[in-house]
Amino acid sequence: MAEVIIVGSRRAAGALVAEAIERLVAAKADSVLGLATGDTPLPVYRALAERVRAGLDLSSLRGFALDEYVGLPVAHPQSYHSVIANEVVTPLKLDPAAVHVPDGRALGIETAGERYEDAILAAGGVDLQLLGIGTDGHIGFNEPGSSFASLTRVKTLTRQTRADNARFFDSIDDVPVHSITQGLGTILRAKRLVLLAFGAQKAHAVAAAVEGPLTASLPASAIQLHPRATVVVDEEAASMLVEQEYYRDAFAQKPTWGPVIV
Ligand SMILES: N[C@@H]1[C@@H](O)[C@H](O)[C@@H](COP(=O)(O)O)O[C@@H]1O
Repeated sequence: MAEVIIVGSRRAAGALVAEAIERLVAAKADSVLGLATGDTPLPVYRALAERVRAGLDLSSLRGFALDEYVGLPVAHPQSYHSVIANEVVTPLKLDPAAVHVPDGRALGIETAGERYEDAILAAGGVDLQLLGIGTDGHIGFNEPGSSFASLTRVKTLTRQTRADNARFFDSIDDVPVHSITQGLGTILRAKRLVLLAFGAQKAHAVAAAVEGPLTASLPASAIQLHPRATVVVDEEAASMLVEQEYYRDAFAQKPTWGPVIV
């Protein structure tokens, strides 16, 4: 079972996870961070950016994004290339050449997944993978039905995901139909997983991912297979978890000889 930490605010979640990343970098400066997009990881990136402004050096940190839209020009403001550049690479002062995003250009798309897998392996794998969760239980863009063994490949987005992401575009019709995403098998190879979720609209997906049966119908349930997975949620996102009391007790009584998270 994943470790579940219920926090009072997004800011507190950001600080907690930024602390874990700082510790990772202190142990290994060129650690590989798995990067998620969407609103959810922003408090982590903001907390890290504050630390960088205060002198933390992340210039050797390497990164791999989870996913990208297919067919969106790289320079489009909502391409994950742009989002990762603006939200992560620039504020954290990372080396742009060391931060990778799957290639969603139509030309060569049939080999893009394999190339991305090779690049992750060549980098020695992901040390800590940040994850958000879709309202339908997707992680990355692994929509319901995705194989637990899947690797980076093209996935068709569900109507629900396109509706959820329409807020970033002029209309739902402008949301691409396809994505290229790390698979559940790729994500499970990361050494640590940290899944964040905030707000009542995520409560069902979080409860199903953490306490529901392992099922490809709820892709995030795959995290139950990972030996070092931590779920950081606010009260609203935690509201449908049955074992909340246990998670609070476990965190309050966490042995002092271990790290705060992961
Ligand atoms: N592909 C991304 C996911 O990586 C993200 O975790 C999820 C939730 O998004 P948000 O954090 O904005 O709620 O949906 C997006 O479509």
